[in-house]
Amino acid sequence: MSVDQKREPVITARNVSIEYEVEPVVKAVRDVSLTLYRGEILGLCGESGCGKTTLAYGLNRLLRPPALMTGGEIVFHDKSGTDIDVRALDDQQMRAFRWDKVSMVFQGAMNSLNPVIKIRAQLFDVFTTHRPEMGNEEKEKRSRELLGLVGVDPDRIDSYAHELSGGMRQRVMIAMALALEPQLMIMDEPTTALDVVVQREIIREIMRLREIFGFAVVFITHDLPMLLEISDHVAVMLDGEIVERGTSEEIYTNAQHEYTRRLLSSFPSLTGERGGFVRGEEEVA
Ligand SMILES: Nc1ncnc2c1ncn2[C@@H]1O[C@H](COP(=O)(O)OP(=O)(O)OP(=O)(O)O)[C@@H](O)[C@H]1O
Repeated sequence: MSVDQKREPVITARNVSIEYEVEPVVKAVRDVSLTLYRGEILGLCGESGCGKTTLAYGLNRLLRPPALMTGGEIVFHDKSGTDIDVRALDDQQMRAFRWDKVSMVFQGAMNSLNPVIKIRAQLFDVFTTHRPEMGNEEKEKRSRELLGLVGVDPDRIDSYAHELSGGMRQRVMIAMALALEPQLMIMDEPTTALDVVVQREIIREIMRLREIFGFAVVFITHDLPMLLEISDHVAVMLDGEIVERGTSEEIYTNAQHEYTRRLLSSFPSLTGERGGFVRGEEEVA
């Protein structure tokens, strides 16, 4: 990824506020502004309930009532050069935008695969919806390629989802999220439900795929050491606000906000004697 590419923004959020219209109202995201650059990994961290998921869903306009975006602007800077006002898209435009430009993998994504339908049909479905001109032969080729890319034996295309392990199903979901070569992937605890070894393997695959395809990533996890390791920039949320943002290294070595320092100190592996700054290709690869 060249430096120039990194300086080109892919999405900008300005003064975004999101509330849950319940009694009393929950101000889950307050006046958040952020810019994500092409190919960049932005890690979002902060304690449970600080608004990470709400913000991530807001970026992809996946919020459902009682959630309501009460203010702000989200602009997607398409690689064609067109700026897209995400909040102004109608339902049909939104369906085309999702998966195509921005895709999302969340913790329970693997459970959204239909257990009694073959993987082939579920992958084909993405192409049928978004690339109606694509013939079956090409769909088969692309689907097999995608499975290979995420480390699933392409012959598994003939399996039913219920025949696959959780890790494999989550990989299939990542394959689906990659299918249309989106410019941004939002990953909300994509590996949390899996065991640690499988988590590591999948994260490594995501990093490798990012190198190949150059998509940007918003990555959410409670695993702060891992987040620091994989992210270019880290944004720290507290009570719906971004209170600090910096490169992973800045956050790790020179956190300015008291809350960030507390968050870091809650991970002994980051502060203990054996802790060290672990980010680096050799660690990820
Ligand atoms: N459907 C809902 N109705 C009312 N309040 C909600 C709803 N969903 C989330 N909230 C509240 O909004 C705030 C932000 O929640 P959100 O899930 O975005 O936080 P989070 O940082 O992603 O948490 P976690 O790390 O636990 O996933 C919390 O106070 C939460 O209780």
